Amino acid sequence: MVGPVLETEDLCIGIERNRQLSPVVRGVTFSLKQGEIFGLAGGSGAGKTLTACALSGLLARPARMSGGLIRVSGCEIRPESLRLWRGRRGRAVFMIFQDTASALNPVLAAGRQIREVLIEVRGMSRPEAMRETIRLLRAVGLRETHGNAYPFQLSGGMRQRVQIAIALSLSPKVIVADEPTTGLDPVTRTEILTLLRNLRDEQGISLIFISHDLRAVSYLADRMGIMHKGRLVETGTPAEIFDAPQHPCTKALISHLMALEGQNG
Ligand SMILES: Nc1ncnc2c1ncn2[C@@H]1O[C@H](COP(=O)(O)OP(=O)(O)OP(=O)(O)O)[C@@H](O)[C@H]1O
Repeated sequence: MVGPVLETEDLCIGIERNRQLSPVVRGVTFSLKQGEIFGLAGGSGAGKTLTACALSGLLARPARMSGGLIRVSGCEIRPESLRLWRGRRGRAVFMIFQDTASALNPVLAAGRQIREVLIEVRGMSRPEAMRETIRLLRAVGLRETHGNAYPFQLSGGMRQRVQIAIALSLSPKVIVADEPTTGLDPVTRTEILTLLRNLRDEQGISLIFISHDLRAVSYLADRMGIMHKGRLVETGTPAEIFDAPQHPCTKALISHLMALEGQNG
């Protein structure tokens, strides 16, 4: 049997304040299979983004991994071996952010940002990279001409598609998408979620999808986890979580969602 593409065991993250480490993520254990979408939901401050950053090797001071391990791409990352991980991170786990404005380079055309990754990281020749850039733009639902546009000339949804194309250009083992649809209008949000699902169905990408939007997570994920106060308090399929929530926090999130959806008709 093929093992998980990524797993964490007892992952702990702390925030350093006045030389003291306060725990903020505690004992998070989960695994992701090849071609699976795992959703991570939970309220504000639950520790979702810090977990995502740890998986992508992007934790920065004052936050640091303080315990447990992450296994990905044949690497076992522990707090004492983080340095090793930094050199390999983008190729193994790529993180997509909500804020495309800071994730994309504002002074480079979208296509060029994809092409440079292909040339510099994948070692492609220029003509090869140009062909692959066009293929990737189309794969994320953009046209070749969108490649000539600068980020500010594109809508939020289009910029998110460019970020996804850059992620695909690296062929990472896992893509971690942290609130990729927050701030987008409902139609664009659904389009981006559908794009991610199609990419999984067609290309077998493995995805960790993070959102406080329980409905979006349940729409996209094969399995999901609920984070609360730094702990992963419950995991299951969306149907299991919705039909028989166990943890009081999960129950509260679901009733809040139902109340909201009731109000909106
Ligand atoms: N750079 C930082 N400095 C100090 N505290 C931080 C820092 N980053 C995160 N924290 C704290 O760690 C906890 C977890 O934060 P995290 O951003 O992971 O939560 P989250 O679940 O992603 O929340 P949200 O949905 O609001 O983004 C919070 O209490 C937050 O205040």
